[in-house]
Amino acid sequence: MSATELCLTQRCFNWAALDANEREALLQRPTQSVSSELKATVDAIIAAVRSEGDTAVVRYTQQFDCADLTTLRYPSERIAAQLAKLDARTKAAIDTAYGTIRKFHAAQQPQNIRLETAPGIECELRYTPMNAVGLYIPGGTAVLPSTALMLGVPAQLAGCPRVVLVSPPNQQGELAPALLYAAQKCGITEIYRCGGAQAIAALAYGTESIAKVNKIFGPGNSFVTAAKQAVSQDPAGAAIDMPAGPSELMVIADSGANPAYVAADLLSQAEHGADSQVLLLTDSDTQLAAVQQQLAQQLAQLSRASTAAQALANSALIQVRDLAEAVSISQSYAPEHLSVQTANAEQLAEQLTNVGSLFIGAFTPESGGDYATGTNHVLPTYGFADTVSSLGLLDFYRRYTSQKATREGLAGLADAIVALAEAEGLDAHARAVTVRLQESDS
Ligand SMILES: NC(=O)c1ccc[n+]([C@@H]2O[C@H](COP(=O)([O-])OP(=O)(O)OC[C@H]3O[C@@H](n4cnc5c(N)ncnc54)[C@H](O)[C@@H]3O)[C@@H](O)[C@H]2O)c1
Ligand SMILES: N[C@H](CO)Cc1c[nH]c[nH+]1
Ligand SMILES: [Zn+2]
Repeated sequence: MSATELCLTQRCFNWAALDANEREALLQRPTQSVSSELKATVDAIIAAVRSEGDTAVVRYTQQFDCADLTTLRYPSERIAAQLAKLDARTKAAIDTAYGTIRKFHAAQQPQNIRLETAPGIECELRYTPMNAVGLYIPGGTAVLPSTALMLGVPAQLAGCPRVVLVSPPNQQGELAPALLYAAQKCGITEIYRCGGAQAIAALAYGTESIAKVNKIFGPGNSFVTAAKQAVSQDPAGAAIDMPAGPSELMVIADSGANPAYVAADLLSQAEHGADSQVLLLTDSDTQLAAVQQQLAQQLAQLSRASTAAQALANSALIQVRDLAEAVSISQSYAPEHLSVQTANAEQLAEQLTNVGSLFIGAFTPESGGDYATGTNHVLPTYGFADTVSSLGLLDFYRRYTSQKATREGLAGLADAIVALAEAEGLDAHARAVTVRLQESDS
């Protein structure tokens, strides 16, 4: 065992003993190292969907999801048959989550602004719902009905005229009853059975059966995220919400934190996928050792232990000098989720701004926000949390401006407009003002 790496199996490190390169390597997201290979795969899928349409989507659904489909659109009678299978407990849970998510997002309703900026000059800022939105609900390794609520509720509150849901089917070509119930609560009826980069390409460019959308929302694995980024860079493609890729959790814990809670939180995000990343920052060596022990103990009991174990290989337990150092590491890493389990959690949280979502104190597990606290679980990953916002109601709107001037209003601003136009050498801009004032003088 080296001085810097205390334990290879669970990757325990002492930050002070690492040099700058080692620190950078330690905090690198797992998918970043295969990005060119991934991009080539995704580009090929997008090109095939663009040229072959439904045929390519059906073929990839066969290849990746092992489902043989004759139609991509999920027929309403099969939706009804699946809904009939849903148990009362799951239904009640979805009802509860729908309520809290709706409450938190309804409070984000934007207000149009109209005001006079100068006498006779009226300016407006207006919000209009996105016209056609595509909601991607992951379904590769786990079906996520909660994501249907996270995307469907704001789309419903914004009043988007067309809301399309896509998700990879199971091998029988079906979608899960809970996912369909969540969609029904959000008023979504246009549902297609496809996932991965092929679903993103179909939404962005359209196929025979899936009409093109304007904006694509939702998380997914690295194939989905890379496809979203590719179509968003193409003017013929579609806008996207954000790069919401493999789950990440950072926990900052001091010596007083409960190691069983900390380990449970880390495993909750590790179990999402082999490419998830979870990190502990602690100023206490005894806490680090206790979390390490809890991880081994709890991991063995998980149904997705092998997935979580693979994610732990991309993860690390890091001993820091003090909590100030933990704050600085977290600010530069910009985690999707940040859990603060320290004596002064609320105070520390004030300094922790580069995050997708914060979980403050011992009784706020990250999984609470995944399902039912009301915040949105679609969050920026890969370190984008320092510039990209967490998903919210505003993402389902476009905003635009308008202005109206009276003759007097224009006359009042004429000198400023004409002088600026002249300063920029744009005569026609100046003339568009003077012609009006001259004409109405005569
Ligand atoms: N950031 C967030 O807000 C957020 C929220 C929820 C979930 N997530 C993440 O979403 C992800 C969901 O991933 P998932 O895999 O379970 O479901 P998914 O639906 O994102 O991906 C499944 C699809 O991936 C494609 N795929 C799989 N292997 C492929 C290959 N070798 N080549 C090409 N395409 C391939 C297939 O088309 C398959 O249908 C997880 O990583 C989870 O952590 C993130
Ligand atoms: N933790 C995920 C976001 O990274 C969201 C989720 C859905 N279901 C469970 N968890
Ligand atoms: Zn989760």
